[in-house]
Amino acid sequence: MTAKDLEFLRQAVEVARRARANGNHPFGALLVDAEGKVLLEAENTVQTERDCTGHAELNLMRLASRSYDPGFLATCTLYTSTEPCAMCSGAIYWGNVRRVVYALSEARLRELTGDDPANPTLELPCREVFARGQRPVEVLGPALEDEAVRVHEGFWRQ
Ligand SMILES: Nc1nc2[nH]cnc2c(=O)[nH]1
Repeated sequence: MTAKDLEFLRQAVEVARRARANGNHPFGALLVDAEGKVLLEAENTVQTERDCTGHAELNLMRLASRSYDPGFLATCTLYTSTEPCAMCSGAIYWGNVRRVVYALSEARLRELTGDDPANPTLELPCREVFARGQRPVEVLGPALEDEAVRVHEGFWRQ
């Protein structure tokens, strides 16, 4: 993982902070091209849109596939404040993004959310989802977990 990767991860955590401030679950994601230009940002919108699919990464992939060709998306990296769930890993796979960098692991998220009905966290690492696909997706993470965990502090009902 490069210094640039860490910088973009911190930016994804800032987007998660914004999602929380906007009344949503604290998750954020970015799409960055091969030159290191941030192309898109997306917050989680589950609460305000009343949309169970409004995860940050799925919102990002919806925007990404409307804006760019699959061939171009294959050269981009998706940065996310938390490891993508199985649903979002599916969207990343179908959208043809080939590199994913995440901060907080899903396992650590599950410890934080406990049995909060607002987020019945799946226990299915994104690497396991991608491993079933026909094209490779490189995954880096967890990283900066102690920073990424802060955006969840006091949010989930334990
Ligand atoms: N990574 C991630 N995990 C979630 N779990 C619930 N919502 C989200 C989200 O938006 N992103």
